[in-house]
Amino acid sequence: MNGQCPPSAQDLQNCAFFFDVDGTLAEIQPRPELVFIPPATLAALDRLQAVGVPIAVISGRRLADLDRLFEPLRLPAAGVHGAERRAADGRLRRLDLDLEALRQIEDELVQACARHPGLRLENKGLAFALHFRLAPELEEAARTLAEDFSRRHARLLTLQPGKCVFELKPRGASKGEVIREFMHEPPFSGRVPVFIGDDLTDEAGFQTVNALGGHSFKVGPGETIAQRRLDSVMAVEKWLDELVRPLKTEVYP
Ligand SMILES: O=P(O)(O)OC[C@H]1O[C@H](O[C@H]2O[C@H](CO)[C@@H](O)[C@H](O)[C@H]2O)[C@H](O)[C@@H](O)[C@@H]1O
Repeated sequence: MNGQCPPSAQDLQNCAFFFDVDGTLAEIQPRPELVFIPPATLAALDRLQAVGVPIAVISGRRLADLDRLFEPLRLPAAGVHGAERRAADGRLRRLDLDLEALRQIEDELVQACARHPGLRLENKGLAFALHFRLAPELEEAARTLAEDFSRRHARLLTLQPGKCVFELKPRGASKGEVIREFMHEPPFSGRVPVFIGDDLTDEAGFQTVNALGGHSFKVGPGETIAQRRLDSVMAVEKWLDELVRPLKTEVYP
């Protein structure tokens, strides 16, 4: 890890934590359904919540997916890059989208992807991910398809490149925006936001917490506006463990 790593155990009670999932709390896997959150990470998140430190998950995945991954925890969360959000009081809100138009786009995408065996279409209802991790030779085909769809459906969708994926996410969905929304509500409001992420979609989140005077951490290599870096998912796990360890002893007996 580069640079000093806040917050200290003493500052912890003034912070609110926002976590990305894939590539941050969970190792990247060949397929989305193989992902899991390490038990030590789940335990650390549970501990943070138990002592009253607010946490939320900010992901490109759907809320339903996140609840399965974080079981038995059911956390405040934003899914599909901010297109849907569950507040700390359980209230749900989703971007107002033309669902019929999205269904037609889905049909069109299924047909287009069928022309590229090996290209995996993940249908998230409000967004679509074209995965080429298991067929790297299809990267250009995936890019061309995603660019074409984002151009033709620019009213609804925008292109979000990721790790071995091109996503078509709803226009207006932003991790930065949902972090800002959480920060206006209890129990997050009045605290210092901390956001940890690894990918291009997380840069909007870094921008928001930087603007709010918080702490931003980028996991792994690559250009970023985050203030600090953690080298890997394992480094995140270790950092979290070190963060919550004092909670078991002097600070929170
Ligand atoms: O915002 P995140 O929580 O990081 O989610 C981003 C996307 O993650 C998933 O795809 C990525 O992870 C997969 C599992 O490790 C990997 O196989 C894939 O290549 C990655 O792109 C997920 O499938 C997407 O829906 C998320 O948007």
